[in-house]
Amino acid sequence: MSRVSQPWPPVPVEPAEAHPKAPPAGTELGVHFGECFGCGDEVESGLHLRSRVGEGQTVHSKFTVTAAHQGAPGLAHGGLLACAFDEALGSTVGNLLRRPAVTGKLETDFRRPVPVGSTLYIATRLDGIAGRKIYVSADGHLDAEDGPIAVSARALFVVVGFEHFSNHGDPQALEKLAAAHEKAKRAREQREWEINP
Ligand SMILES: CCCCCCCCCC(=O)SCCNC(=O)CCNC(=O)[C@H](O)C(C)(C)COP(=O)(O)OP(=O)(O)OC[C@H]1O[C@@H](n2cnc3c(N)ncnc32)[C@H](O)[C@@H]1OP(=O)(O)O
Repeated sequence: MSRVSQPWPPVPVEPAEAHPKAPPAGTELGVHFGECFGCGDEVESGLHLRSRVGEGQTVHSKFTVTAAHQGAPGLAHGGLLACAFDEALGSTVGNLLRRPAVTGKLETDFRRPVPVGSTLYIATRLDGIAGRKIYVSADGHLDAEDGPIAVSARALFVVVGFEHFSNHGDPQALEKLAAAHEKAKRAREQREWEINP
């Protein structure tokens, strides 16, 4: 069976320039929300995906498949792999563009099985912007940054206002998130002060 790819991005786009305050290449990106299934450290069976900013408009993420992520015996569930890409792509959009955006469409190509115990290295790039629409894609390499591609994904993220989260989300969880961000900001300012008072 041949894989027929539609043109990508599907509409004319402007280049996606990183926000002036985007973290520079080499930055390890933290957990954006402790209860996030994709990256949160409070979710025992979650993916615990970790990400680092790369050169250009790229982010490099990785996660290790555990028994909690199985579909067929000994193999990762495709839906969980899609979740890992949603997280990696969303983290790239959020951190590099610093605009609130949600996944509108997520397309995955599963090329090879991903066994329990293997680590998926996900390389994500920003492909372009058209108004509120942000196009982003990624390849997931098996067991090494240059390993064989097991899964690829392409997504459309749509920029939303912060009211998207306050209107539809859990206000208590949002308060917890805001408090965690404030604590992280104070710790960062303290570190900067210690380096350069
Ligand atoms: C640092 C942060 C790290 C964060 C990492 C977390 C990553 C996880 C990210 C997620 O999983 S987010 C959760 C999953 N997504 C959602 O729950 C979104 C649910 N959908 C919506 O809320 C709305 O449908 C949406 C905000 C996406 C769009 O609704 P709107 O009413 O605001 O906009 P509209 O429907 O007019 O769409 C805006 C444009 O996008 C286009 N569009 C939207 N959905 C589309 C779609 N599915 N396919 C193609 N195009 C689509 C739409 O055609 C239109 O194009 P034009 O501007 O050219 O007219």
